[in-house]
Amino acid sequence: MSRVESPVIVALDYPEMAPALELASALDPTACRLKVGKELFTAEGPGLVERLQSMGFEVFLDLKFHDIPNTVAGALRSAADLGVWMVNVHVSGGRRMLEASVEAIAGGAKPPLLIGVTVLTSMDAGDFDELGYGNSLEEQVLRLATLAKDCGLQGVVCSAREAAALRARLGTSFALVTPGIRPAGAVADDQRRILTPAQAIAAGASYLVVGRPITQADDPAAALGAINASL
Ligand SMILES: O=c1ccn([C@@H]2O[C@H](COP(=O)(O)O)[C@@H](O)[C@H]2O)c(=O)[nH]1
Repeated sequence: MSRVESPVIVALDYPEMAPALELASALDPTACRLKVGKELFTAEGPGLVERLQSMGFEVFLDLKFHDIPNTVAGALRSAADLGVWMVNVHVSGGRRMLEASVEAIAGGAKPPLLIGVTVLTSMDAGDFDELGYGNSLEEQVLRLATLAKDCGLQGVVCSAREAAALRARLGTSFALVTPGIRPAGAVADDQRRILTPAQAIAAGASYLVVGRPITQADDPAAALGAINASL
């Protein structure tokens, strides 16, 4: 049973270890989880993840694996060996890749939650239409999330704007991990499908991924506290 009392996952999007550790030191591991993504992991590697875990944080390793089944399965075994709390793959890698992913980490002593990325929250309808799938962005999110669940993944990354529809279709035990979270009045940056923390939870989100509104705040711990208090 986790002792984390908040759905917030703070995205540590930094180019190196020092500012990431400085931020982590200012945060309480019962008040949030931490996300390590491509920028920080590429710079600092597994040692940084182990440092954060030794500080008491549950870590979401957000590397969004997308490759052939054998390659993704191997990457996930390596991630699971690190003891991370959550990992992810792109659902668009397809059924065989997803099933290989589930199989790769099943049976471990403490397997991470396996989550599938649907459509990035930085994309709007125009961006999506340009890709030529022939359906709407919302239909694609639902289609990918349904495939992810069917293949045995425990949840998806989606925008909170799709959360209500996914919750209704996929049930209460399927995790909805939602980036694109912006407190009222905050700048959207490169995000296109955004909701506030309270709106996201009301829509059915399980976890809120929040980066710049916390990491670039004058007082990151206070920014996190304000988000938690708003839920
Ligand atoms: O669809 C997605 C998938 C992942 N992300 C990641 O979440 C954070 C969001 O950071 P903000 O600073 O709050 O925008 C970032 O690490 C992304 O890589 C996403 O935004 N959308």
